[in-house]
Amino acid sequence: MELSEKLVLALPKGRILKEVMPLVRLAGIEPEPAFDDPASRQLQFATNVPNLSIIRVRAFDAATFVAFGGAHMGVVGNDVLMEFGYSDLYSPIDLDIGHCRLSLAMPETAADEDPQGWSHIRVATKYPNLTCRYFAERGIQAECVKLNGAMELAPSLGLSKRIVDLVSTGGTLKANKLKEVAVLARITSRLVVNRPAFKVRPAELTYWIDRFKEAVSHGQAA
Ligand SMILES: Nc1ncnc2c1ncn2[C@@H]1O[C@H](COP(=O)(O)OP(=O)(O)OP(=O)(O)O)[C@@H](O)[C@H]1O
Ligand SMILES: O=P(O)(O)OC[C@H]1O[C@H](OP(=O)(O)OP(=O)(O)O)[C@H](O)[C@@H]1O
Repeated sequence: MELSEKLVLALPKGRILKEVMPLVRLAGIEPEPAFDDPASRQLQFATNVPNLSIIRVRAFDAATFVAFGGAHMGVVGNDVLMEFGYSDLYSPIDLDIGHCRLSLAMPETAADEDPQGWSHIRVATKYPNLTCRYFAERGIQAECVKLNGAMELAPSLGLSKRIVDLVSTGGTLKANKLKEVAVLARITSRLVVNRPAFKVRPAELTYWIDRFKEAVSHGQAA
């Protein structure tokens, strides 16, 4: 694998970005002004650290960039880590941000069904691997239909009675008359590092892991 000279940090551009930037700044990394300019179409940003740049990508792609060596470090929810199961990702730090849970939900009217009676079910989700694995471990054969968003529509439109999706306030489920019936996993975001890069550049990457560790404990103490 080819690794560029400059270290690349992959950040997810969605809802996590707001939560992660205070940690990035506490770690001593300040992106160039274009990073905060909503009109900018730039995707890679220089920082105050001469050999470190930031890329801003979709949440699932942050994991993929780091796993395949396109970026050396990144910030990824453990929902994404569990879904992909990339062996080349080392995830040394829980950043204590992006708190939510990955849950199974059903229409309020069907939520008292006994799971013992389920043998073959269909589930709509952004996490088909994780979901199929969860049900297989419980002896249930699940047909997992991949959606990229708005899973909550699937039950009312007859696509599938069950969904597996992220829940934090529960507001989205409630607004769509769905009820959480099981929690598959507790989710937070983690700092991830490309394993081969860590072998080749241990001192630099350990330095940044330590800076993020300090930033998290500073954030928790504040
Ligand atoms: N409701 C939530 N509360 C807290 N954290 C969440 C919530 N939803 C998602 N997350 C975390 O944020 C990450 C990114 O969220 P999400 O997949 O919804 O991205 P997005 O902003 O919609 O971008 P995309 O365009 O990739 O779909 C998730 O992987 C998860 O770890
Ligand atoms: O329990 P709540 O606080 O209502 O949060 C849950 C919602 O948040 C996430 O979606 P997001 O807002 O990221 O939009 P998306 O469907 O485009 O991913 C998730 O997919 C749920 O729809």
